[in-house]
Amino acid sequence: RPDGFPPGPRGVPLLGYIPFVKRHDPVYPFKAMMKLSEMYGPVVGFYMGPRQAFISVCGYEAVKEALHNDDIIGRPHLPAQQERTYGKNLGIMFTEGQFWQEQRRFTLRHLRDLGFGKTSIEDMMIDEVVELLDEITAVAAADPDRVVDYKGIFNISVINVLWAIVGGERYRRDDRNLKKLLQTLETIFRSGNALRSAVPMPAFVFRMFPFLREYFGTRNDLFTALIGYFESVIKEHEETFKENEPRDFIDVYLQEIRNRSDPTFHVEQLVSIILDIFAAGAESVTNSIGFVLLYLLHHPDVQRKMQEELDVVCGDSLPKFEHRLRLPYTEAVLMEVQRIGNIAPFTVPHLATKETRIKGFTVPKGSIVSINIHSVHNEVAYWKDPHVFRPERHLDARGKVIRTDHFLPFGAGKRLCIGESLAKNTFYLFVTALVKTLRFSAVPGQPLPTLNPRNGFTLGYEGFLAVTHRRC
Ligand code: HEM
Repeated sequence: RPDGFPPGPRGVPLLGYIPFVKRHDPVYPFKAMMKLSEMYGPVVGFYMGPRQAFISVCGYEAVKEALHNDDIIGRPHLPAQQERTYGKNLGIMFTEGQFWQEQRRFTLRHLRDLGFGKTSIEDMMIDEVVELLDEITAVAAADPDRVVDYKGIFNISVINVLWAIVGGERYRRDDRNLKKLLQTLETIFRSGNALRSAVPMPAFVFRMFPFLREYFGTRNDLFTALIGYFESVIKEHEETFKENEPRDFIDVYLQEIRNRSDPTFHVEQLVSIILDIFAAGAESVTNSIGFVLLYLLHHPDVQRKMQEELDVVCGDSLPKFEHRLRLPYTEAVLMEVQRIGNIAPFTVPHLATKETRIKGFTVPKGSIVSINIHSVHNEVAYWKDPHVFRPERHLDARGKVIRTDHFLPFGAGKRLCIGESLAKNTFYLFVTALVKTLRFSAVPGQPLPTLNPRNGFTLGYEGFLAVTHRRC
């Protein structure tokens, strides 16, 4: 341990402290890390194996400092991650340096031009919402007790919004190929573990002992199907490509490959960017919507208040972007679910590209830095009663929404989520339409469904049943 290294526990040779993390919380690594920070302070350091320093950062002050430190915006060079993308560091999420900066800037600029975070795609999003509402209504009508199973019901609609921009296509709700791919994605996300997957285990070890993939949460073998699918979509785009007439992000990127002699823009990188966007976008928004309905089942008073506000402000119309500023209570519910549901409890692991400091402690060059968003959303000093679901905490005395950097579901700083604006818009339009149009209640005689999240790289909601009535 170098001078000034953060305090922390000691582990065993080879694996360091990772096998013991479970002692602090058998299920959720983000809670285990918070327990360690109660013992050692906001910045905890230990080793994973003989050489790999691991720094866990908890609490608003330390998290904010880490997220805004430009010497900690690298990503660990994990052989298992490279295995996902042609054996190289490609895409956006797991790349760094100038390559990452240029690819991220290009992707963000063009996704925005194509509609990310723009109200111009509102009609397309509302079409998706209407189809979803129709499906839920039909399922409810087909059951004598109007019970609907909410497992896996939102993901095709959410992917359609994303895919309209990236791949220019809309999937049918019964598309079997897509359903299979989404199922694969779900398996990847749930089988993972944000901490163990950061252990720098050489790729050949996974090839020799495939069962270790499960333990270390790196089911990268499952990415093959997704990669194959994206390659075939890109091939179709190449065959129908028209110079200077881009239909979607794939065309924009293909055009850039043709225009440049620069070898950093190539088809494998395009596939990898799509993989990052698809993986990050599908699960996260779908689970956020699911958690809202779960919390509303547990808090019928909140559901009623939201419906009253939506009825007064939107009248007979489905909620639209123009209504948003006049829906502070609804906004507060969305924020409270994101705070307490916390679908991304950690950021993606960061890497220190130079020796640096957090809260005065030395962070050696090459350290993996694990930044705990859950700890910020649950800090008693700021939120007072973080375990209580209370949307009003996001409203001031005049009923206006409080904006605070203690609320950071998308991270902050240079690695801020690139899908933030699209995710917020999709989340808002879907949830408001669902709650305005339908009424959800618990199934009589059955216990309320669990609010405990399903573990994984992100947190997922447990599938649940709800009695569903159409309100309008
Ligand atoms: C509710 C939905 C979402 C949440 C809560 C969320 C949260 C996050 C968080 C916490 C990070 C890590 C930031 C860091 O490492 O410091 C991240 C990164 C990222 N997100 Fe999201 N995200 C959401 C939706 C999306 C969507 C819809 C997309 C699709 C474009 C997306 C694409 C990405 C990408 C590509 C990164 C990596 C950025 C980079 O490394 O430069 N996310 N997200």
